[in-house]
Amino acid sequence: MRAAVTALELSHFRSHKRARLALDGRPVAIHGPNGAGKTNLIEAVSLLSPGRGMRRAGAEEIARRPERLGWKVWAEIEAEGAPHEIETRAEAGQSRSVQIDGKTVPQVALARVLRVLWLVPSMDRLWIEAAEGRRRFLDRAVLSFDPGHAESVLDYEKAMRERNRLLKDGVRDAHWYGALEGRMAQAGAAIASARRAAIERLMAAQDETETAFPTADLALAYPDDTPEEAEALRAGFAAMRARDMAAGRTLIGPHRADLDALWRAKGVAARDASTGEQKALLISLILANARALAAQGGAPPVLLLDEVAAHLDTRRRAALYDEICALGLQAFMTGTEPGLFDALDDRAQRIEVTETAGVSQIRNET
Ligand SMILES: Nc1ncnc2c1ncn2[C@@H]1O[C@H](COP(=O)(O)OP(=O)(O)OP(=O)(O)O)[C@@H](O)[C@H]1O
Repeated sequence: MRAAVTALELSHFRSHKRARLALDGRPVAIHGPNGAGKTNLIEAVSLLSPGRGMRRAGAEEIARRPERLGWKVWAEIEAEGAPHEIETRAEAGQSRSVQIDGKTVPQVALARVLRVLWLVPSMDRLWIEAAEGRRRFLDRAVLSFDPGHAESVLDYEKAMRERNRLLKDGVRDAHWYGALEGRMAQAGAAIASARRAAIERLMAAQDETETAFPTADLALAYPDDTPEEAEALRAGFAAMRARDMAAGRTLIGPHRADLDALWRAKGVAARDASTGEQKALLISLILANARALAAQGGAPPVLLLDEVAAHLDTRRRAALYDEICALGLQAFMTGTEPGLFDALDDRAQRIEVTETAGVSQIRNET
């Protein structure tokens, strides 16, 4: 099975006024000077999945300055043998809309067509900073296994926001809480069980032969006491009302879960590993994710690796490229120097991005 973006078109997307790329499914090595528009290009690919993309940007931020007109990303993709067209756009002042094969659909529908995983420089401190980033990282892995996860997360968050408003307003009438807690319990139990299942699959997909990345060695820790039975979770929310009201927010549930990793051979938690090692841990998890999907015969994810190559030593870089090629992944990789991708030879498609007067220019080199 294969999953790849075969054509990509951007209009008024950040520094790209109009750009079109023809892609052949090989990894894509994107090089060019600082500020040329390389990250902007792969951010467009990240918007072929539900949510705000790899920069978590609002639609108005993406609109090309100075015009600030609407923007559009159009892509032709091949997923599990079938071609699809995805178009996502935002008119000026509006939120983004999505069409798949000409039909307007909710954003969450994207997860059923294409799986996209990314590593970006802002994730360098993922293991150290707040749990929210780690939950988001885990949820992307879950989404790749279980596209229904996006709906559960949206349902849960929406009901929780309403419950939190009641708590803040000091509403005591049990009647108002019942229905919201029921919805949170249904969605929350589904989230908890999908996350646990995904962690098991990631652990099972660790590669014993891999040496450059510590996958065989990685123990994922998932501190979360959310019950997987909706009824038990509903009872938990009801029992917590008084304490939650004092805090002004919901104190239990899957929105409080965390993810950590222990590098067993070294005996260190991810947050205590070196910067490069922390990056290697994230790469390991993404590769394990791709392997797990391949193991069940599913389409692998498209990877977006922003400025990853420059941070790896030569041995790890070569190992990453070998693994990407062995798994048949379409990985979009950026770096300032074309030499960073030399070890890929003709196994990758090369793209140069430059900038003239604030407008990005793209050159498809092969
Ligand atoms: N909405 C926008 N309209 C126009 N230009 C934008 C917009 N948002 C960002 N830019 C410009 O895009 C450029 C950054 O592009 P990008 O982040 O893709 O660079 P890059 O090639 O990845 O560079 P680096 O190697 O430094 O990471 C900046 O010059 C920035 O001002």
